[in-house]
Amino acid sequence: MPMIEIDKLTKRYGEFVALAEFSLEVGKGEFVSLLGPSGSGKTTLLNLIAGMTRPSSGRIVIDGVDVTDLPASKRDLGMVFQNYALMPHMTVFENIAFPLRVRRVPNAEIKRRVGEVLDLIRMPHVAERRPRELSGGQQQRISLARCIVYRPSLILMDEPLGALDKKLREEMQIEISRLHRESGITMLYVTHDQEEALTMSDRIVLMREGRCAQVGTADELYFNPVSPYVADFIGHSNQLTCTILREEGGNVVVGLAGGDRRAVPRPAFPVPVGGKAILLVRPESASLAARADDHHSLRGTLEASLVVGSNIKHVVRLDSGETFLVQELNHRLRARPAIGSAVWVGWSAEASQLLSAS
Ligand SMILES: Nc1ncnc2c1ncn2[C@@H]1O[C@H](COP(=O)(O)OP(=O)(O)OP(=O)(O)O)[C@@H](O)[C@H]1O
Repeated sequence: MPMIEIDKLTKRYGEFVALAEFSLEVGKGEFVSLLGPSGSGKTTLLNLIAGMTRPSSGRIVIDGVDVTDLPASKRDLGMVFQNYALMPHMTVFENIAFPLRVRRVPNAEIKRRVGEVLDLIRMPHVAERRPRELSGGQQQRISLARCIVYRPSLILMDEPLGALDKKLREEMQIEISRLHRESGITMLYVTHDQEEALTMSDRIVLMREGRCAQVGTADELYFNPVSPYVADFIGHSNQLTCTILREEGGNVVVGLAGGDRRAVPRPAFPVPVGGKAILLVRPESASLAARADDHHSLRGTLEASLVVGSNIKHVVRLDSGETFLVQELNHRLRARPAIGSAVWVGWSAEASQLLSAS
């Protein structure tokens, strides 16, 4: 049985549809991220699951129980927000103990369980401190501990690391992943940071305007995006408009602006001859040459070569006017074409992919 079943959930604010017939299943113990740009409906979905807002239509089932009409307090789940929401006048111990006191857990057991979670977050020495005596990262660990302590079946997190600087964020990402693994609690995590979603999640739900653009593992979203939107959102991508010319074995041959022809693995969607599609090539799958050859046949002008340590990123303006990125390893001895010179880009058929233009 899944931990969360969301069935055709819709939320309207007047005429505006913040979430549109959204369906999703989350398995027990899974870590799922909701990723998407600002306004795509991530927080709306989280608040609906938490019971803080009511849906316009649709159904939410948590651990086999239809909670659509249950108030937030009757749903067995924990929430972690960006602003920690710790109680400033209480010690760390009392903050973590609070959900247990509300549930009338006996004192001796409270002491034991708070001690356990302080060990779990590796902060056994801060029990008597007040939240203001802790750093942002430490406070966020305490709010996580306060959730874990009453062992909810599900924890919802809304940009919990949004207020922390980059280094601390990365440490906390590892920390949250560890807590997820060790506690086995199902976690649903809202972020607009793709790196965060890609590194932490079992699966990612990429949202767009209140709908699901794609759901899958980090690899599925990166290597098999279903649309130009997904390809563009996850990592860098070159997207060239092309025309379907013919089928050839397992490939289709497409024509690019400027007359170049390329073979691409046949996609799952229909590709009528003469129709338009988008050819996707990731920058690290492409290479650059100073002369045309069998492999490098698409011509352009080198606009910039940006060295980032072990990597080099070439920005090429194709003769068609489109920009094309090539990312290669930065070899110590290899001569680089001069900026402003003519260059040719290429890639192997298997490294490219067709996306539906519509
Ligand atoms: N109470 C409300 N009344 C009217 N519109 C709302 C309300 N709450 C949210 N919205 C709208 O619904 C849309 C989705 O908002 P939501 O907060 O879910 O997006 P989000 O993906 O979480 O964005 P962010 O990353 O900025 O938090 C937005 O366009 C927002 O303006």
